[in-house]
Amino acid sequence: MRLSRFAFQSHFGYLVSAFYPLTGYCDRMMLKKLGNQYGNIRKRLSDDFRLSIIMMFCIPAALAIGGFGVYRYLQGDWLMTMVDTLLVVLLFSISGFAWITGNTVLTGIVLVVFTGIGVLSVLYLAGLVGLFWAYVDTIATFFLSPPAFAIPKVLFMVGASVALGSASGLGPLALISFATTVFVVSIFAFSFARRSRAQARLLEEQAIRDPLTGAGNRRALEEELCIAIARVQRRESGAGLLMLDLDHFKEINDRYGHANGDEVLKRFADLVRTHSRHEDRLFRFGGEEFVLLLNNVRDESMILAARHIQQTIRDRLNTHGQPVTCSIGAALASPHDDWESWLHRADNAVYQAKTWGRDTIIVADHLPAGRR
Ligand SMILES: Nc1nc2c(ncn2[C@@H]2O[C@H](COP(=O)(O)OP(=O)(O)OP(=O)(O)O)[C@@H](O)[C@H]2O)c(=O)[nH]1
Repeated sequence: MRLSRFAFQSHFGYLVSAFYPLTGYCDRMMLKKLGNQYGNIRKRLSDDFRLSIIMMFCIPAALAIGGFGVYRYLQGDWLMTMVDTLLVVLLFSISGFAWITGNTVLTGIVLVVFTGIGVLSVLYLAGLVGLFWAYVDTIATFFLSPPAFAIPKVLFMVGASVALGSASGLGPLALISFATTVFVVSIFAFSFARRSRAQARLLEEQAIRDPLTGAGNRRALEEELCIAIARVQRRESGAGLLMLDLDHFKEINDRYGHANGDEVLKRFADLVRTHSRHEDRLFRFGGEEFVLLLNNVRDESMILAARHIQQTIRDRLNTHGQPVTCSIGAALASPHDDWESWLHRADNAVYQAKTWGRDTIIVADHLPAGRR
């Protein structure tokens, strides 16, 4: 049967319109997936200062050197084409290694060793154009490696570049100018890198700490709970939670003032930290509620830890001579838990401790609320 053009067009139209909602759905799904991936990449780069510097260095440098490689290839300069290609492959491999392993300190050092070798190779093979890359190498060295490594490396590079430059016929004045300008760039890069690193560390710290008590904040709590529950589910180790809630804290605020209340919170956090094990982690859940995450514990050791903390607070925390106490809800993680149900069980237990008259420890059932 011969299909007329009109009939074909309308059949095709039906076909497209029949599949259109599906293609629209796929597009939306794909866009959502791509959006999530982009969000994850951005988050990782903004969380990890050194990784972002490695990526910001490697990818533009690989593209720039790749451009030179194409130019050398068109010129028929095989040796320099090979050097450029090797550098591009190295830069992509190193950035991939940093991304996958997260070991940015080692990657940074390896990277600046290779950029140094690259600069000296270009200087040796292509002559004085290599000197321009020495500035890029100097800045990268201070940003990507620790000062104890960066300072001797830059000194070595200046010495080697001056020797190669003089062998290529550069006069003493030009060599002294080169060494001086690298020195000025080094001081700038060193102080700027140090400042940026300190600020990045401070921001990372602020993002996960409660400023008043120094305990981890809720974001840090969620992350640590996810890690702990994953270990419990793999049956690698047990983990327990103590939800600690100061008793009648509002009265302390009302009677002695908010600043005094703040002091009590700080002192409480210090006491819990100093009377728990090194591997335990304290978080401020909100207001006068804290969470102590106990790694590698069983039922008995979790209860012992809870008793020890409760006794310590009872004996050593007071305000204006008046003792301060806390109620504790304890929950041992079960392989059936997720972090939310585990936290929820500890929260329910502390609520029961309050209704039982406070200054009490209640241990939650082992099963998550939905499975009882
Ligand atoms: N000083 C100070 N007070 C805070 C802070 N965050 C929350 N609070 C106060 O903590 C008090 C908590 O009060 P409630 O939830 O009634 O708890 P409570 O008085 O301890 O009573 P129970 O928990 O039932 O024993 C409120 O008055 C909050 O204003 C803080 O950072 N500093």
